[in-house]
Amino acid sequence: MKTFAEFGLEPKVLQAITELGFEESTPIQSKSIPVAMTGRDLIGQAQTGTGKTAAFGIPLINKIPTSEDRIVALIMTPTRELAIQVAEEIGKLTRYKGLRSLPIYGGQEIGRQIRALKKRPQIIIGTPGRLLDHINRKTIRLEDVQTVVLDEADEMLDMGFMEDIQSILKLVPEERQTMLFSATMPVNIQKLAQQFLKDPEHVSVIPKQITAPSIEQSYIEVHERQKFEALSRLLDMESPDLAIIFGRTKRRVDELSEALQKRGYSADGLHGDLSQNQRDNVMRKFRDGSIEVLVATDVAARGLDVSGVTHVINFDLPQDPESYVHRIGRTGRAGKEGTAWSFVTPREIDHLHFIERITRQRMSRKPLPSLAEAIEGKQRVTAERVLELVQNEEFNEYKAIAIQLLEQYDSVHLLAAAVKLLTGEKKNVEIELTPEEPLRAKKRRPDIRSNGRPFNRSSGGGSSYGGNRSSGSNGGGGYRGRDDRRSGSGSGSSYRGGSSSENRSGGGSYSKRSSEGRSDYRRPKSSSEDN
Ligand SMILES: Nc1ncnc2c1ncn2[C@@H]1O[C@H](COP(=O)(O)OP(=O)(O)OP(=O)(O)O)[C@@H](O)[C@H]1O
Ligand SMILES: [Mg+2]
Repeated sequence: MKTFAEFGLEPKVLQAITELGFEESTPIQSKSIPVAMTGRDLIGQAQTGTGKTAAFGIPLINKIPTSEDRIVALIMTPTRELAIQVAEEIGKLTRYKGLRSLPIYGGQEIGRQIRALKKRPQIIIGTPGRLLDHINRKTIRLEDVQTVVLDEADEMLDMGFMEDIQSILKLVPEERQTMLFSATMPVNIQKLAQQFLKDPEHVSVIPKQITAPSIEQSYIEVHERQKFEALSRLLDMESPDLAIIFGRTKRRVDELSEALQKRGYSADGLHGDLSQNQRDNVMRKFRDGSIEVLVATDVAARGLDVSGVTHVINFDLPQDPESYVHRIGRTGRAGKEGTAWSFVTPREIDHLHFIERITRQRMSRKPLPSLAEAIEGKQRVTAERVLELVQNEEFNEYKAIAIQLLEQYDSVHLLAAAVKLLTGEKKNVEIELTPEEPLRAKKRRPDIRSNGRPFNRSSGGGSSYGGNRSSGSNGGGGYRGRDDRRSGSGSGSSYRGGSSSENRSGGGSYSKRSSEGRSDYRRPKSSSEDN
C-alpha cells in the first residue's frame, strides 16, 4: 500500500493524517485519492470500515485554498449521526490547514446552524432535508460549490431522497467534481450516477465477499418467543466490549432496550422517533463506553464508526442483504476483528440463505447458548477482572482480612464465593416482547448489484461461497490485522474491478425494500427523520 506522502498532498494535510495515526493508505484510499486529485468524477466502492471517509475527505480538503470563504464543498449523508461523524473526521483532517467545516442536520435548532454558517465554513456536511431547508431560507448558497460527495449514495436513494438530491444538485454549478461512495452499489445507483456524474471513474475494491473479511458470521435458529432469552445468554457467553443489536422496528428497539436494562445490562436504544437530544446522548454514551449495548434500528446501520464494537447482533434479520452488509460492518473495522450473530426464526431460514447467496458468504450455524455457557462466560469475565487486579495492583489494606478469612475457611470455597458476588446475578424479571412478523424470502437475481464484477461472475449458485472468508489477499501491509483469514483464495487478483470503468450490471431491477413492518427510517424523506 502507498504511504500518504506519495500522493503529493499539502504538508499540512499530511501532518493531520499522521496525527490521526494513519500510517499507510487503505486500498480504497490508494486507488481513489490519485483519481480524485485529478478532479475527475468518481464512484468508490469498498468494504465497510476500510476508510472511505478519508478517501474522499483527503482530496477534498487538499484542494480548498485556506483563503476561501465561500461554501465550496458539500458532503451529503443519509443520517444525522453520520453527518456529525463525518464532520468530525473532516474536522480532524483539516486541523492544521484550518478550514472550517459544519454539520447541518435535522433536529438541531436551526438558529444555531444559521449562526454557525455566519462563520463562513468552506465545507458543509449535511442530510438532504435540512440542507434544502437552509437553501430555501437562503442561509446556504451552493453557487460556488466545486466538490460534491454523496456518502452512502445507495441508501439515500432507498430512503427516497432522490428528489431532494436532484433539487440540491441543480443549484450546484455543472463544472463541479462529484463523488459517490458506499460499500454496496445496487444497480439503481446508476440512475443517480448518470444524472449527476460526468464520465465517472469506478474505483472498486471489492473482493469476493462484500462483507468485511475480519467479521466472523454466525446464526442461531430461534423461535420468536425465545429470542430474548437467547440474546441474554449470548451476551453473557460472549461478553462483548461494545455491542450493537439491531431490531426491526422502533417499538422493538424500545422494548428491547428496556428489557435489557431491566435484566441489568448497560443498554440504551437509538431510533428515529427520539429527539435529537436523546439521539446525541445515546451516541455519546455509547462512544465513551458508558453504555455497552446499543439497541438500534437501521438508522445506525450505515457508516457509523465506533471503535471497540466487538459484536453486532441481528435480533431481527434485516430486510435485505445490503442492510445486512452494513449492519455487521459496524464491527470488524480498520482491520480489527469482529463477530456478527443473527437470530433466524424457522420461517426466515430461506431469507437467511438469500442473504448468504447475495453476499456470497456463508454464516455458520450455532446452537442456542446453554445456560451453562452463559454462566461460564460471565464467570470468565469476572475471573479476568480479578486477574487483572492481581497483576497490576497491590492491596495491602485488604490482606489482613484475607488472612483472617483463610484461617477459617478453605481458599477455593472463599474465592468461589467472591467470584459469585462479583459476577452478580442477573435480575430474573419476566420479559415479554411484542412479536415481529417473520420476513419472507425475496427473489432477486444475485448478479444485479455492484459495479464490480464479483456478483456477475458466477450467477449465484451455492458453489460461489467457496466456504472461505478470504478477501483475496491484499498484499499485506500494516493496515489489516487478520492475514490468516485472507490468504485463502490466493490468486492475487485481489480487487478485480481495479480502477477500470467496468459498469456492467447484468440488468434486472433492484428490488426496493418494502417499508412494511419497519416503522423506522426507510420511509420516504417526508418523515421527520433526517430532515
Ligand atoms: N489509512 C488508515 N489507516 C488506519 N486507519 C484508518 C485509515 N483510514 C481510515 N482509518 C480508520 O478506519 C475506520 C473506518 O473508516 P471509515 O468510517 O471511513 O470506513 P468506511 O469505509 O466509510 O466504512 P462504512 O462503509 O461502514 O461507512 C475509521 O476509524 C478511520 O479513522
Ligand atoms: Mg463510511
